[in-house]
Amino acid sequence: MNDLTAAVLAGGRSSRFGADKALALLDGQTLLNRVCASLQACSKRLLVAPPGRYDAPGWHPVPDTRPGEGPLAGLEAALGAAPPGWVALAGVDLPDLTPAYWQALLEARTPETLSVQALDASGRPQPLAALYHTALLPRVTGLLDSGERRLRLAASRESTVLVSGLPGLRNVNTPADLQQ
Ligand SMILES: Nc1nc2c(ncn2[C@@H]2O[C@H](COP(=O)(O)OP(=O)(O)OP(=O)(O)O)[C@@H](O)[C@H]2O)c(=O)[nH]1
Ligand SMILES: [Mg+2]
Repeated sequence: MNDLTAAVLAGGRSSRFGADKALALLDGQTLLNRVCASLQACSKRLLVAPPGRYDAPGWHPVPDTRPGEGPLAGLEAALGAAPPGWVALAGVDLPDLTPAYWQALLEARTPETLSVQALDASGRPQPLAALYHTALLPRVTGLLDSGERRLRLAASRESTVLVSGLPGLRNVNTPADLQQ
């Protein structure tokens, strides 16, 4: 994962969780630490979050370009702060991700690819645990400027490779999601 930039998004409101879910514990580790651990081998590591909210040694703090505007805006900040190339984008609320998960996405790239996403158990792409190329930045900025906020539109279908059968996509939105 040498040529990969990691970007963890942790600027959400956790309104369904009821407390800051980045700091919630699972098996004695915060959700933030768990997702960061899955990407620790990346050469550059970015934490997109409100300045000063978290202490994450080894992770470079990146402020949101459009604070509070959601994950697509978080991706814009990440792509803008990354060197040209591939970015692994991860929500802080995906505590079961592993280095093997990211390796499988990296291996699925083709020369035309601008995004690699895994299909979850219900067959839907998971855009918050996915690879994006920095060449997508103008498209993402254009979408945001036009009022679009859906992260799944960040890359076109034609430029996206989908990978099925990967474990690790539990998404923690409520306290009950932690008990599964
Ligand atoms: N940097 C950044 N991250 C965000 C932003 N909005 C959401 N996120 C992150 O995106 C991921 C998915 O967020 P959600 O679970 O959909 O939203 P949330 O706001 O954290 O939680 P809810 O209030 O319950 O919807 C989480 O890791 C959030 O921290 C944002 O505006 N900026
Ligand atoms: Mg979520």
